[in-house]
Amino acid sequence: MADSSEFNAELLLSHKYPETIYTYTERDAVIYALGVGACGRSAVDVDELKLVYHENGQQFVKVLPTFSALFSLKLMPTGALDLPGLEYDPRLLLHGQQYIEIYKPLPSNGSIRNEVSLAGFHDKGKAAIAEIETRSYEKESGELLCMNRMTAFLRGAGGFSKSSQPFSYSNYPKNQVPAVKIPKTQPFKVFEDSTQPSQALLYRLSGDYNPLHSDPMVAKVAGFSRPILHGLCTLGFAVRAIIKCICRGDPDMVKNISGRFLLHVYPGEALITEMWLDGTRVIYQAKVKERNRTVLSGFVDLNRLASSL
Ligand SMILES: CCC/C=C/C(=O)SCCNC(=O)CCNC(=O)[C@H](O)C(C)(C)COP(=O)([O-])OP(=O)([O-])OC[C@H]1O[C@@H](n2cnc3c(N)ncnc32)[C@H](O)[C@@H]1OP(=O)([O-])[O-]
Repeated sequence: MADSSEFNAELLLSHKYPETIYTYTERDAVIYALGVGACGRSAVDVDELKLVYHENGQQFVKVLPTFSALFSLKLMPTGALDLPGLEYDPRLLLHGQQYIEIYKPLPSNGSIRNEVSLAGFHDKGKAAIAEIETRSYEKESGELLCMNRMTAFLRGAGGFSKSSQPFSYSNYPKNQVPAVKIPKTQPFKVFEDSTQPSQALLYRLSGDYNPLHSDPMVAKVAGFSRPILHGLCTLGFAVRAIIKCICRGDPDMVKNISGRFLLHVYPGEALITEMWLDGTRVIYQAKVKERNRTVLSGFVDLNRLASSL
């Protein structure tokens, strides 16, 4: 547990993150899609082939909305987050949540300018929670493309509050990301998918080289029997399942995505995504089949429903 003398709120809240530029090509979008399992069950799946191949050329490939979470990767080149004013062990950092708003379908290639800020910071006793918000603009047009808010769960870094009220700072409305309640009814759709033993080794080629996902020794220090899957890879699998089952394969129907990582996933485990429809909101949870444990839950808001549903 952190000591209150190790925490400097003023330093942390006044910290300015540098703007970053993320440039990608169709090849990056395709490697990402393969990394989250596109065409993993069938190489001729028409819903998913468009994410990795197009008969008229690669510039027509469709890009998954979760690809946007990569735009801020330069912030954490080795998995550590710059949080001046707080002492923490980056080896104990876990991805807690991801919230994404998509304002415009992602182009198949682009140069993206990212504005990054601290959107929240909380003392949870055994852990600290940092929320980093990235607003991403197309460099050429200046148009706002999407917003990602990433929550990092910093194990062992909480308990620093100087008063009896735990320190909590947030600059966005609480009701923007409501907690999901999983319905007690049967799911509207269920989709089962296998991750490969090499899944994290493939996914890391999209730019997240944190050794927690590839190095057995680093994984042990972090408390796992072997390297674990990137949280964003699990989220990519679940959102792809929703796009397949509910959006009839059209990734442009997705407006907002919210996911909370509840438990780690080991590469090679099977993921079962259960989905419920509530208007244009899809409530979902993903379970690891082998351990029958829920590993992720959240919601996806759609622009509209597919006419054939
Ligand atoms: C970041 C980029 C680097 C990427 C790394 C990866 O991909 S790592 C791989 C991907 N990631 C993973 O594999 C991580 C998988 N997840 C886990 O292992 C666990 O859920 C945990 C260790 C994050 C928290 O478990 P626990 O038993 O220690 O927690 P608890 O139930 O006792 O609650 C304590 C407080 O924290 C709150 N809170 C709880 N959970 C979350 C959350 N997810 N998110 C946010 N907040 C959360 C909860 O509401 C409560 O606050 P309240 O209500 O008192 O104000």
